Amino acid sequence: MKGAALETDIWKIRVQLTKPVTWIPLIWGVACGAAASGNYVWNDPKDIAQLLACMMMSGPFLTGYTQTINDWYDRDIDAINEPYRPIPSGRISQQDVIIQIWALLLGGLGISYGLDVWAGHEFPIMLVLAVFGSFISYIYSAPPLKLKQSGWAGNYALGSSYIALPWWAGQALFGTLTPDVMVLTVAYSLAGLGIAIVNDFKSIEGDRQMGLQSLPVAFGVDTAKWICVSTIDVTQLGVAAYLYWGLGETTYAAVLLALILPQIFFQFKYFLPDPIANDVKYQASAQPFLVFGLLTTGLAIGHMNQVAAAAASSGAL
Ligand SMILES: C/C(=C\COP(=O)(O)OP(=O)(O)O)CCC[C@H](C)CCC[C@H](C)CCCC(C)C
Repeated sequence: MKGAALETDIWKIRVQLTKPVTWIPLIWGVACGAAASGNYVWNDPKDIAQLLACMMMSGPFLTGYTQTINDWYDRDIDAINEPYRPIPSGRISQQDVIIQIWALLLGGLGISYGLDVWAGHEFPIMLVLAVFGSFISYIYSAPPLKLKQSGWAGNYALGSSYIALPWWAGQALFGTLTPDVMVLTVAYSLAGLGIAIVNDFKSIEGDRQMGLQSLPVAFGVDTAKWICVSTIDVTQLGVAAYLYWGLGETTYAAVLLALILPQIFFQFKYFLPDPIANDVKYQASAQPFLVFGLLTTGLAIGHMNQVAAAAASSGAL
């Protein structure tokens, strides 16, 4: 951080490169997927151990890999804008960064395959998801695609990787990942796109100078702020409608609706009047409601799966 004393311990620098705060959404997403499977038993030691291993794979390993590779490919820009970061400040050697990237990637892939074996999967779905996620991470940061340079593609990659991918991992580990849930979570990721746009308001000038087409740069602040809140709200309202009318999960739909209303309140209180000054205040106030909405949806799908399994087994008797 600017002005703060710079860390010199190599292990603390390594952890700093992985940005631990960014592991949290992935870890949460895995829990939502486990809930959605309908099979996760909260006090079963084996389930707990598998869940923790899956969270470890998604958070410290694969998100850690993502963040390290992102800082690696941004090292020249960071040398100008944020020279105090670990790589441009020279506090970690380039060779050590490369070793860290490979160690986290191979560690994450190794855990994913271990989970496939442990869960007795015939098809290595966890490994496939981990390879796919790592590929998205790579093209997000690395040239020639460098998705982060494009407002829509970069933010959607971010939103879907934080919402859909870890959910899929949690659900595939404990149950079956079905096409309807894949479509639902890919759609839910549009809310993640909206959340990612919120973060773009703080860096409009820098992005413009660097030629990054973030949505506030491309459309201007006023249009971008409405695109942002519309994607967040319409997506979640759509999911609530699907829970209510599509799945008949009326209680969960009502809870989700109750969690959307405070987000709209905070949009009008903080974000819409001044998205540049109030972006952090808005995220801090509204995001907890969004993430609990995600869990509510996972629980609703899990409940539906349990009811379907009970009906199937009573029909088989
Ligand atoms: C690197 C990321 C965000 C930082 O972007 P930015 O450069 O704008 O920010 P800084 O200036 O602060 O550095 C996150 C990118 C996420 C990526 C698109 C995909 C993540 C994939 C998952 C980690 C994979 C998980 C797979 C698993 C659950 C099976």
